[in-house]
Amino acid sequence: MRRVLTAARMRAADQAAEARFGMPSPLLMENAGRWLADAARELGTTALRYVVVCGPGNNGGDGLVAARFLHISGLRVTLVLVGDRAKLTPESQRNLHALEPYKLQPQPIGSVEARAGDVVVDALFGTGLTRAPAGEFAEAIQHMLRWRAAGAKVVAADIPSGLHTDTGEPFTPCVEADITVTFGFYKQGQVLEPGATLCGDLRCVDIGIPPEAATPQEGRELFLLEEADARGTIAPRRSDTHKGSYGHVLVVAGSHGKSGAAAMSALGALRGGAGLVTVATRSEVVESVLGHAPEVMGWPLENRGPLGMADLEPLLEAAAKKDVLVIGPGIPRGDETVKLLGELLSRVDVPAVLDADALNAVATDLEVLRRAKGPVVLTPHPGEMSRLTGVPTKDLQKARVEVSRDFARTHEVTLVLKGARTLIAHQDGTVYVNPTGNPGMATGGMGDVLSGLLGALLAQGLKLPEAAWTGVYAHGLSADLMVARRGRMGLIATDVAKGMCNVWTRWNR
Ligand SMILES: NC(=O)C1=CN([C@@H]2O[C@H](COP(=O)(O)OP(=O)(O)OC[C@H]3O[C@@H](n4cnc5c(N)ncnc54)[C@H](O)[C@@H]3O)[C@@H](O)[C@H]2O)[C@@H](O)CC1
Ligand SMILES: [K+]
Repeated sequence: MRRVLTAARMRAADQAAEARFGMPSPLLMENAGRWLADAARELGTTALRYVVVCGPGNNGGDGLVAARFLHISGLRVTLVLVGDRAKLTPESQRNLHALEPYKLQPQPIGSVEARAGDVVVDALFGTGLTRAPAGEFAEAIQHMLRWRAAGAKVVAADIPSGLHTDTGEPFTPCVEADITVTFGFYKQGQVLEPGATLCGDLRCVDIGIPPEAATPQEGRELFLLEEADARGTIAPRRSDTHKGSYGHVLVVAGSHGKSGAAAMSALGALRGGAGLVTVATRSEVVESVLGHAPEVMGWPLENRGPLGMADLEPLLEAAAKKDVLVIGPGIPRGDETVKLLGELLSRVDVPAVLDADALNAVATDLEVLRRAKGPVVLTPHPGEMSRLTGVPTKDLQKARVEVSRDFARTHEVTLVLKGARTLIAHQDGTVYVNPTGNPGMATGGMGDVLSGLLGALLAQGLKLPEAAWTGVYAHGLSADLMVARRGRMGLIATDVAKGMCNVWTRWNR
């Protein structure tokens, strides 16, 4: 798990590195520039040209150091300096001066051309960018975009110039990088989309800032998940276990025309390793749900129409001796559904995963969440999240971290906000970013499988938020492994359920 910082916290960490750990800024810059040169070298071969584009701040200073290392190792370097030379930071001045013995003079960008095979080092702006680049800065970015379109490779110093360090939203224009070498810590804008895509291959390198230099911020931390985190929460199975050891999931899902949603959620639970899975659903669809997976047991709900208070007793009966409830995929929703959910959750003390129409029901009365006896996980996609919060989807997508964190804290739940770079926000304010998954998953049923999978992990005794981020990571990894063999376009949700076996094999579980 890697800590992810905002620009302000990164600045504070830089300062602490000097003040508390004796690592002055020029030394950090020297290390940064050296890593940058290494990454640039990796992209090119000795026959080619390296164009290093430096801006007015310390990001430009990193570029100047990289230019020196590239030149010293015998490579052809063209240096570009954008902005007023007199306004360079003292560290950058020093590094510009250090290039004089090599006669490495800055060239006007208009006289430079980078082609296929060349490598461009983008050191125009880093974490200090505060507004849209304009004038000569915008022009320099346009040049870099053109060079990349012509086949040159781009290595960004710290962050692609033009990308907002905190939001992950690009200003216009913004550099698109093949590799981004970031210094000390990951930054928020690099791990959220569209920033993550603009960064290309993102690498965080150690420039001598110790982890302790970033002071913890209780209730506001952001972490990037890594595979070892997810793998580590699931213990290998002991040989003296039986189906009772792995929990019983009750899936409340499905309706006429949507029996598949219940089946996919149940499949997610089965492939997620649950010992037993029961689906409670309207009588008329029980058999068709079971037809998809003979391993599943059915619990017919005899009433008709939308789920309402008349279903309370049958559901309480169904929930007895179950370890977790998964509620929502394809349920028939009506006016009373929210009341039913409120009653059910207030009387059952096991964890509950709420998805799909259970979320739309709860959105009409969020007090239901506070009444829940057991821990609750919500798994909205942005449209459902918009209904839960009243925040328009477009605005929500620009503040995913903040909106999910606020919701999880306020309603004391674990919130999984789906979409590229799914977020898992826990009620203590910690947010986790999931790096797995791919656009092949943009197809119906993926969420149903996820809800079942989360249920299975909770049934096996994982706690929150671990169960949530483990499930989200594994779900995306299953899709990534499938897509590596079969491509994106044809991926369907049941593939991801089946593909869970590839994840468990990979993790030796
Ligand atoms: N101790 C440190 O602070 C270290 C900083 N490092 C590098 O320094 C970077 C941060 O340096 P800075 O804070 O100097 O910031 P930047 O180098 O990102 O650039 C900001 C500079 O550009 C100006 N600026 C901001 N937006 C602009 C716009 N739209 N148009 C024109 N000018 C604009 C600012 O006024 C400032 O002078 C990091 O990203 C990293 O690359 C590394 O050298 C490691 C050590
Ligand atoms: K940059």
